[in-house]
Amino acid sequence: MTVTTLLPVATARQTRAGLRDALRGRRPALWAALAALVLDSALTLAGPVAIGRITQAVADHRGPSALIGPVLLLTAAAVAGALTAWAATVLLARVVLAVTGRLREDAVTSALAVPVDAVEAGGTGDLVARVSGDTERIADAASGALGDFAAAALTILAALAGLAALDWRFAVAGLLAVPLQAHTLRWYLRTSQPLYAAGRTAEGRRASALLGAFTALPTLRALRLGPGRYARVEEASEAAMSYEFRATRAATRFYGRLNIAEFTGLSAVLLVAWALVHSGRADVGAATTAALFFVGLFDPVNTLLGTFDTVQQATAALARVVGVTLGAPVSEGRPQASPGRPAEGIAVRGVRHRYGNGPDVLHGIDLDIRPGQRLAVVGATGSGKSTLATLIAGMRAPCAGGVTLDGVPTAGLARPGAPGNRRIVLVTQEHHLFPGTVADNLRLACREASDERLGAALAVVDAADWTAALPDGLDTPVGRGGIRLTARQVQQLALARVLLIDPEVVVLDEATAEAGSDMAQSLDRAALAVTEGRTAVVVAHRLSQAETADVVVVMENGRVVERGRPDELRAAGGAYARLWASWTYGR
Ligand SMILES: Nc1ncnc2c1ncn2[C@@H]1O[C@H](COP(=O)(O)OP(=O)(O)OP(=O)(O)O)[C@@H](O)[C@H]1O
Repeated sequence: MTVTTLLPVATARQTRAGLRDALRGRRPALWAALAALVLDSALTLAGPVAIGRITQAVADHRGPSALIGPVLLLTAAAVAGALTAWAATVLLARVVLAVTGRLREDAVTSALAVPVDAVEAGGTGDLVARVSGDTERIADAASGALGDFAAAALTILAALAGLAALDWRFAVAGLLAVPLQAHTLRWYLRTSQPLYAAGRTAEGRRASALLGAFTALPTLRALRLGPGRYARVEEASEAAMSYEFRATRAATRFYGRLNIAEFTGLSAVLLVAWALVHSGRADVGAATTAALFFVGLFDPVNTLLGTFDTVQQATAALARVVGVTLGAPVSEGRPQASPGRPAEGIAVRGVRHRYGNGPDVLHGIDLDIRPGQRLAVVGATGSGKSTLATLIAGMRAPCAGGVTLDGVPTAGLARPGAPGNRRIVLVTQEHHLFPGTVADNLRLACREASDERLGAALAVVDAADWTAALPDGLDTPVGRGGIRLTARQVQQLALARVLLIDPEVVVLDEATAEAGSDMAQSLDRAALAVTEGRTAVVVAHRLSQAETADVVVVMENGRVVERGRPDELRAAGGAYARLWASWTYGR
């Protein structure tokens, strides 16, 4: 079975740094929320104090007027508590929404910037699981557990201070529960932390297996490969479920042990209360207040320890989300330019490449493409043309050597947001039509382009007629849920997008049409028009595309074996001439 290498997971330090970054500019609101929580926790003490006083008044057989003070205290504490709780909730929600929003944005931006190789190695499902499921988990935990956790911790501190204020022996009795709780928590963290981390990874694998199966559905059906693939999905699902089951079992045992700790602490407080009242060191009212303080600890202690669960899951998720931003490093080393040569245009120097642990598929390529030059790459299937095209466009970083545009590594230029990001674009054989109208599909390249500019771009790529004939012209929905377009039409839209981006360099690796067909001629014309006035690298799947190039390079088994003008190469009788002869044979 092949082992899939997932994207990196951030270390604890990297995760903390990611969180600090997301909190930027939100600290004042966070402190204000904490202050409101402190006040709210202090006010929870008013209830037991008032009830203690009422109990004492009854024990002393005092009249109804003795109840006025405690009742007023209860009322004031209830009103003030409601106000502080409201303020804390609103302030925390503001911080949490802003921080989770920033984390999600960073994750999506980074996900789009993850180098192609890293996505291929990890599986798209893992990436999707991180930017959707994991960010969701963080947002849920932050909006619920974070406030509960802070409020519970402060309420516990307030209750312990209250117990100590009544009599230090009450506080000591209450603290007897702490070793049991600490032991329970330590056991739980040790057991559940690895379970959650492994569980999230198993979920990532399940998402990868599912997405892989859905993406390949037509092939699976055609080749009757469904049962095999189904077994893999089932295996991944069972692994994810088994982690969930083990985590639930650990949580149940955790709460059971906490109940034992509560029983121990309460018994000790009641025993101390009995002894103090019996010896005349405390009255019944103080004993009642102490017992209520301790009972009031049950919920916050359970919340505090229980939210560790959610906080842990969110921490595991946060480490995976921050991991996306770490990605695989993009090579930014200085180009190895040949001495004495200006690094103008594209320089490919000593480029070697392999996929994963496979053999080298490019064995040291050196090329210079001058500004405005049109270079065609030809060669048999598997000779390395597409690999070279993606390296030149910066979609992958080469394993050795470098590719630069005017001295800047193209792998750096390809990162979203990098300065000069739009200087170079790649049009591949994958035709993707985005859900939306024709105009939406074009404006992905240039949001503010006018209808006239869209029309002009479509005219250059030979697509003006059919787009004008659509029911709503450019506003016609196409693709899923709209009008189905042919492969040629989708390819024309892709080429029109290049015109709207208006890059200096265009790399074309598209092989949609059978040579000689109307479609091939139309696409060749469109591609030629798009490369007009730009530096162009064209992977020529049809030799007709190579004939219009300034320079042709012929590749064989990952090496450039010939280069020159197309007419010169035809006359030279070498590799290109042989390719040309077999291509034109019978044509
Ligand atoms: N993503 C990949 N993972 C592993 N190996 C790959 C990958 N892409 C290409 N290869 C291998 O690299 C070698 C060069 O492939 P490449 O696609 O660059 O050749 P090509 O000349 O463009 O072929 P074609 O004309 O069929 O597109 C081939 O042996 C191919 O099997």
